[in-house]
Amino acid sequence: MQSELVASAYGKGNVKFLKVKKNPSDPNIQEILEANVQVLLNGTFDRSYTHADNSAIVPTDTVKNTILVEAKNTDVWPIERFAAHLAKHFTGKYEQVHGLEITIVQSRWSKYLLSNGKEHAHSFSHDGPETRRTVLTYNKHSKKLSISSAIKDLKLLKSTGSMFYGYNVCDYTTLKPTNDRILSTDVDAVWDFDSKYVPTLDKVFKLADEGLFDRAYNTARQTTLDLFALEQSASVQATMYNTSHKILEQVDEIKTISYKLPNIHYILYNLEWKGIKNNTELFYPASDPNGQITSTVGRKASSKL
Ligand SMILES: O=c1[nH]c(=O)c2[nH]c(=O)[nH]c2[nH]1
Repeated sequence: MQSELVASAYGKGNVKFLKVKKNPSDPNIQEILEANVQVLLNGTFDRSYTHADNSAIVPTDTVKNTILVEAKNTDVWPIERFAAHLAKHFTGKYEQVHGLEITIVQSRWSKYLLSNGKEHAHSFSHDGPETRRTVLTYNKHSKKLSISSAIKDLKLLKSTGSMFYGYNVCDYTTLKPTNDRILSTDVDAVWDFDSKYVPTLDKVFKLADEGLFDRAYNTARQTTLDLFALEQSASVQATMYNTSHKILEQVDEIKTISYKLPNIHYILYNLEWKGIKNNTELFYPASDPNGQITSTVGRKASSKL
């Protein structure tokens, strides 16, 4: 039997840092960015797999050192800029590195208000498991660049304003239609930037300076929160589609937006055994199973007529 290497990539994951940015006019006023970075390299590394020839390998330890030194030496805000900086560094420094995939996961730390109502200059509270993410892939020969950003693990619940009825009913159906239920999910939203607007790594730096990546993130997050709260939801499907549409309307540079939304069920307790009518007031969280609803929404090609 003969075999061949079909695909490969290697690098370092879980490279973690916290960067502090000090306000030049008052170093007491600070911002922080906590990140978890993964860099996977590809290129002429086949012989390290097939012939135990390590000569081309940039050790993953070097990859880790590079991420940390560059995090110290360059601007890491927003994470999309730092991803582009690392892509430029690795593909520029090493001939054998043809391309790479960089993933950066940013924790959410927010400055909190003191009892005097003022935000403290350098004290933060952690916002829970929610993260902001980006994935950048680049190949220096084809010049192909892709960049997407995301929100993950934003936990939401609304206690009314959600319905589900009119669905297919058959001999396997036990679900009762409802015009008042709990709607809860962990938002996983990924938006892909259109390569028409982000064709090169240098353009990523320019767009970062112009605030595109923060604007896209803030718009995606705020629109997700707004529609979740404000829409009388007909279903998870309809709400996620409407949210995607609104985000595409506001940010031209986004090509597609994909949601993965678990429908985390809260089930009404039946208290009739006690003669108590439970008027959508007492529920139990069902740990499993849960609905799993996904979609990708893009822009319709405009009519040529
Ligand atoms: O919003 C919903 N979409 C579904 O597809 C579905 N299926 C289900 O049982 N409950 C729900 N809710």
